[in-house]
Amino acid sequence: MASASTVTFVTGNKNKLAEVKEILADVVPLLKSQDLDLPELQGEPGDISSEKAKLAAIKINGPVLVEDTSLCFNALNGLPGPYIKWFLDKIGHDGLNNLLSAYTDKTAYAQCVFAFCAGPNSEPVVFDGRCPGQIVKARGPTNFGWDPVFQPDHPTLKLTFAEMNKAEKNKISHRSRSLALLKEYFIKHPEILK
Ligand SMILES: O=c1nc[nH]c2c1ncn2[C@H]1C[C@H](O)[C@@H](COP(=O)(O)OP(=O)(O)OP(=O)(O)O)O1
Ligand SMILES: [Mg+2]
Repeated sequence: MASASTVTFVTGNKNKLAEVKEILADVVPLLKSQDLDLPELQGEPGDISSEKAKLAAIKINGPVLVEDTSLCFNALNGLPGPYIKWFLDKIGHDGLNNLLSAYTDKTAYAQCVFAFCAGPNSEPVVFDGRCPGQIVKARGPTNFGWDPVFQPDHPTLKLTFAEMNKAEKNKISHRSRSLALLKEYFIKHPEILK
């Protein structure tokens, strides 16, 4: 049986792990983690995350959380989407801006899909969190992915995720929105965290 201290978040990304620990602290204070870079299927974000969770549950042989993050440009009908990791790696922040140079629409959304899988024989449940914003020239620290080129919509702040402090980012981010849905699920299914 799963318990608060046996759910393992499987990710190869330290920055994700730090944010998830902070956002989930009130619900899963003892979140375990495992640094594994799992193979990722091509396709729609929900399916990628779900398949990743199945693989992780087999490797860990227990309850797991995984997530897959996309950055979706509206002018490009959602691309690069789940392929953002490779686009960022190959063309960098300037290249991401250049992809949109032929378009006036610079809007985009960040999408985070968490998947929870209770074990090797269970079907994963997915939680889709999104944060709208726009692609801008890089501003702020460069320690986490595409944070410098994404300026989320915000009632007062005109800052990129990289320029925000962690608490501000976590209040509105794709990741915190997905985790809010996961928390609701854990509250509806208290047996999972017993
Ligand atoms: O909040 C974020 N702010 C800025 N950049 C971000 C964020 N979240 C993920 N990222 C980057 C990491 C990777 O370049 C790509 C997602 O790819 P993705 O496969 O989900 O992440 P990953 O391979 O680094 O870790 P994992 O082992 O959990 O799959 O976007
Ligand atoms: Mg990955």
